[in-house]
Amino acid sequence: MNAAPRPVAITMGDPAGVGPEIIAKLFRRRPQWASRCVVVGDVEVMRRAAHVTGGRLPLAVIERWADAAQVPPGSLPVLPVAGLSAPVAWGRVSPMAGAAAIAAIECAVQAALQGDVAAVVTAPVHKEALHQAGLPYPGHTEFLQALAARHQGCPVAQMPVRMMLSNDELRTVLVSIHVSLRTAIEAVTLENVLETIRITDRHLRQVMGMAAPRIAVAGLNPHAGEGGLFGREEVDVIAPAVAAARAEGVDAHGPLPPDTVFMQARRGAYDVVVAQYHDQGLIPVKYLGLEHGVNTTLGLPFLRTSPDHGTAFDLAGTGRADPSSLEAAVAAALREPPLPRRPKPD
Ligand SMILES: NC(=O)C1=CN([C@@H]2O[C@H](COP(=O)(O)OP(=O)(O)OC[C@H]3O[C@@H](n4cnc5c(N)ncnc54)[C@H](O)[C@@H]3O)[C@@H](O)[C@H]2O)C=CC1
Ligand SMILES: NCC(=O)COP(=O)(O)O
Repeated sequence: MNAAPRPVAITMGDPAGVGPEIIAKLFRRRPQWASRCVVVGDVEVMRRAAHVTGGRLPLAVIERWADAAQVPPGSLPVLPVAGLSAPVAWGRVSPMAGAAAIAAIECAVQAALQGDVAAVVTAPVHKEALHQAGLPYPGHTEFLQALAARHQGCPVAQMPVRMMLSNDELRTVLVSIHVSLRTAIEAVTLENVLETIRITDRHLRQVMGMAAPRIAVAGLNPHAGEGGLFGREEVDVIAPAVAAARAEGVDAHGPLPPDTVFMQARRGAYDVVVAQYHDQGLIPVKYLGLEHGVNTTLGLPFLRTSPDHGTAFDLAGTGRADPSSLEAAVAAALREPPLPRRPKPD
């Protein structure tokens, strides 16, 4: 008899944000995913989320990952972790909420590293809450990198990771992530840009099955520096990184003007854009619709995806948050074909 496939772990996110309720809405929309995915988190948080999203959604509390396959369709499967000692207010930064979110992430990542789950999907966390709870990492990406490096017994520098944001029109991978713009500019080094191109190429080939991904590399400065008139990073750093990548057989192009490279990629000229800093890459993808984007961490020893949005404290507890980005993230983790677009809600 064939063993059931390993489930995908979905962390509940910050209990004060929209994470738990978009998870509840996801399982209403996708009742059959109840035996393929398991929510890791606080049972009462998930019960509250089921309640605010309306209608019947019974919780199926399981103790072992292997029990996931027996969860009936139409329920909300939860593997409990140490959670909240009291309910938290919706939409407020709280160290207790941050600590509960951290516990869920740690549990899911350990399961992935031990091979108990096939992938991890993370619901949004509030970065100030993580900080108030004492986490020394700004977001999931850096935290997951640290957990994975510790598991493999290597320094984090030997496990470089990058953030990719994608939808059905664009993909972008960032040279730096959660740092100030000043620090991000300093991070535009030959080593970092080249490593980003390499990680991107490897992911698109090995995970996404592309034979020869076409990688556009954005410049840092207006018009990619205009031949050095508006800054020298393109001449001194980015062009040599692209040349080094090409010498390794990577189909890298650039540096290209950042204001038009995304338009070119969207028209099909490139498979992915390497962006020099967080907002350069994330604005074009999010602008195409928050509900379609998926955040993927490249370079980890397991697959991790996430919706592209945050905790949306302004919507938390209303039941109005859209679960579509989470749905796309879970579909990617289940390695299902990309989802067709849904009509925009009124
Ligand atoms: N993967 C993660 O854990 C992420 C966490 N964050 C964190 O979330 C916190 C809040 O970040 P913000 O910049 O306010 O961005 P946000 O994405 O939480 O909210 C931005 C805007 O988008 C709307 N929005 C977000 N998700 C939505 C949904 N599912 N349906 C409908 N509307 C939605 C919000 O109502 C708000 O108007 C921050 O601490 C940030 O660092 C941000 C992005 C990703
Ligand atoms: N802007 C993306 C974001 O903040 C998500 O970060 P992470 O928690 O996935 O590292």
